Amino acid sequence: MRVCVIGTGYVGLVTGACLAHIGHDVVCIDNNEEKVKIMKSGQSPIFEPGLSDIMQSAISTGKIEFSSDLAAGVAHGEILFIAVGTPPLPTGESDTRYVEAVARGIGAHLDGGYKVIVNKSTVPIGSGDWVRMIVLDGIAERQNTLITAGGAPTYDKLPEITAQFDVVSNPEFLREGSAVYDTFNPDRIVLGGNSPRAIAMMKELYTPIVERKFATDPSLPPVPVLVTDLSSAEMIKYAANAFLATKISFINEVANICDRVGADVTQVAKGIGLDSRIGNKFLNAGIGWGGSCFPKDVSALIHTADDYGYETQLLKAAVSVNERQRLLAIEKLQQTLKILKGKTVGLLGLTFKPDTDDMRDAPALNVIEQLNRLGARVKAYDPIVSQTGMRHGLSGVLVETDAERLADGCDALVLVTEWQQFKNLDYAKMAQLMSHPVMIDGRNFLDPEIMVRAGFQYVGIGR
Ligand SMILES: NC(=O)c1ccc[n+]([C@@H]2O[C@H](COP(=O)([O-])OP(=O)(O)OC[C@H]3O[C@@H](n4cnc5c(N)ncnc54)[C@H](O)[C@@H]3O)[C@@H](O)[C@H]2O)c1
Ligand SMILES: O=c1ccn([C@@H]2O[C@H](COP(=O)(O)OP(=O)(O)O[C@H]3O[C@H](CO)[C@@H](O)[C@H](O)[C@H]3O)[C@@H](O)[C@H]2O)c(=O)[nH]1
Repeated sequence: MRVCVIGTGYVGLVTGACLAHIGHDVVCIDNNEEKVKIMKSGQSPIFEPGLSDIMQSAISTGKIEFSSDLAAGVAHGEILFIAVGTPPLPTGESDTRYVEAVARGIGAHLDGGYKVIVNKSTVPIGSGDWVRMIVLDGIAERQNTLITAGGAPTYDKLPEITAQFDVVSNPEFLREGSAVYDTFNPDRIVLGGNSPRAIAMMKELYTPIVERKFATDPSLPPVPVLVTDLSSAEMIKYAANAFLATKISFINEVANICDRVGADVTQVAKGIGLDSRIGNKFLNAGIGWGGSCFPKDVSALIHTADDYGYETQLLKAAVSVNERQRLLAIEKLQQTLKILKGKTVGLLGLTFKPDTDDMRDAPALNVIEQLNRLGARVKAYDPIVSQTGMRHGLSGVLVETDAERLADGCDALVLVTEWQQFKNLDYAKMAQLMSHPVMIDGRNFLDPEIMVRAGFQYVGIGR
């Protein structure tokens, strides 16, 4: 099928490349010319495991193209994905201006055959109908331009723009760091809409994925496809993220109690996770959830409920537990080192989770800010950020090129991100290089016994 994906970030580029990989003809549109240039050269502008490989193979088979020409993209696609960002506004609401610009742009270029416009971006509940309205506005604006182009409006000669389209909500559940895997191995596909024609086209688009033709385990039963109305699909996305974030806040609260009573949260998580009603995933206690999705999506859902006069007590509590948790590393540093002024603290990891270069709303940012405020010097080593340099606009932190340079002269290390390579560092050597070999393991990632043997004073979260 002919697909156009508008917005080539973590979601759009992965979606476009994966759809091309399974045989569709994809045009990816982005208004960032620099990004388009990089993608045209076969490189991925983001770090996402496996993405460059499938991009390059799709480029070589001619299945994918990159452009900043929205008109050409709209003309090409039978299915048009909107995958631009919906970042948080200071109020907590979702900023939908990029979605609006794209919907208007689609309207301005829509002509001829039937198209399905897909909301892949995470958008506030009710956005499906709103996008439809903006697309119609775009069409009307175009008509107006055409009418007035020759001078005074000639309404009696209304040009015929035969635009037929439907809007579908197709929320995305991929995780950064495993986005390509998640796209080929989804737990479910959600399609919201009331047009049987549009839903049928979406089902056809996803058939190879539903039939697990590109899955790691093709013998699994087909991927469930849930068809709902627009608002329910939009709500599913928010509810899923809010549930997962609340689950992490729950285990973090349990960890804080474990710390006080002397229990080990890693064993507690194992013990409750074996109950199939609870499940063992998303029970890793640590220094809080971050990233480009959980914080903004939970805030947006709280805001939506507020708009309807409903106070979300549970979600607000999940956020407040998280805000406190994100400063727990500072509390533990103070308990261990007492005065932080004049001390040097090294951060192992900066990104909000491993296997990504994404720093949006990363807990490391809070830790850096607080340590600076308390007069400590902050250094960091991150396998990706240390390579990409200061592109992230980090301030108040010296980014080192390796873990041993990081350890050199530090009074404490804080493991912020559980990069796999941090399992096998030469911790004995690092301990020797430090002024005080203290390790605050913010992700309960390291083996306490090994760390003690390496010469560290080890402090975990709830263990
Ligand atoms: N990042 C994730 O893991 C994830 C997962 C599921 C859902 N989502 C949702 O998907 C959406 C996209 O998130 P993301 O992380 O991929 O965003 P992103 O910021 O990485 O990418 C957005 C892209 O859209 C482009 N863009 C902005 N305005 C444009 C326009 N008018 N025309 C063309 N391109 C334009 C930007 O240049 C950028 O490349 C958001 O709503 C997000 O909540 C994200
Ligand atoms: O047991 C856990 C699991 C995660 N986290 C933290 O939670 C945050 C989010 O992690 P994760 O969900 O793995 O990453 P994202 O890429 O943000 O993915 C989430 O957000 C996406 C955007 O909406 C959704 O598509 C995904 O389904 C959803 O998992 C990170 O800071 C993690 O460190 C924990 O603290 N403990």
